[in-house]
Amino acid sequence: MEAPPDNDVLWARSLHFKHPDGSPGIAGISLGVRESEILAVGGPRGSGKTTLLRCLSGQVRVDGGEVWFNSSPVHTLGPLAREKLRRDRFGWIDPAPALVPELNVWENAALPLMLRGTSRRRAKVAAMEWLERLDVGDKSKKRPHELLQAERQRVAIARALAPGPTVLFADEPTAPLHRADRGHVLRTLTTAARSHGITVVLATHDQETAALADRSVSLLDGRRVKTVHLPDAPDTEGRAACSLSV
Ligand SMILES: Nc1ncnc2c1ncn2[C@@H]1O[C@H](COP(=O)(O)OP(=O)(O)OP(=O)(O)O)[C@@H](O)[C@H]1O
Repeated sequence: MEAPPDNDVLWARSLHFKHPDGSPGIAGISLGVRESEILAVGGPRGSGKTTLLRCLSGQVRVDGGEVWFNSSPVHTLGPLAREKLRRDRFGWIDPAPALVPELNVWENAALPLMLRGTSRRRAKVAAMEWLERLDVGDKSKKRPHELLQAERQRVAIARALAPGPTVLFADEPTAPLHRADRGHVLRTLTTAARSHGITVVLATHDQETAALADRSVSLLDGRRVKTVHLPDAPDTEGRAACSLSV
């Protein structure tokens, strides 16, 4: 096995994954993510962005290839070791906020910290700090059903940031937000990641969102592609783009 480069916190080589029903997932993707980098994973719907994030974060075991988190071979870890890695080092944001309905807002945001063994009092302080940054601090005692969907998503983002993950996987994190909210939440997320040295892998099909990242990779049909923008031609309208497999 080849060791990952020293400056990559996350490194994948020739990843292959098929869904349990046999549907193609990803085929032969290699990439490296540097420490504290924000990497956007772009591509149209169904191109494999979520599947790639699930493979990189150890949510599923790849069928072929290697995934390394620092010196840990994620691709060979058993389910319990992968679960511990996800709990202690990774954060995850889904496109739709999945909160625990029986817990209030601050308890939801503090939950990953408490699962790591942090005291309830300290977990609450950390959770409240992030809830306030995301403008939902005043909702801390409410239950999820009393919030708007956009507010619930802010709580889910606070929950992912509060434990200070080494790598944050964000799958279309602003999907449920209105355009006006999107910029603020994304800037809070990227500013927080930069100031805390959190590496972010951000799946998005939105060019404006990808523009906030340090670097982008694009997927098409489960493979990495290079998107080449063609200059406007006098007899065509707007810009054209084509993709090349890399
Ligand atoms: N659990 C599953 N079982 C079978 N096929 C799946 C499953 N999840 C995803 N797929 C298929 O795998 C391919 C990649 O899906 P994936 O969700 O990774 O793409 P995506 O780029 O994240 O799309 P979107 O932008 O819509 O979230 C698609 O063809 C999808 O239909």
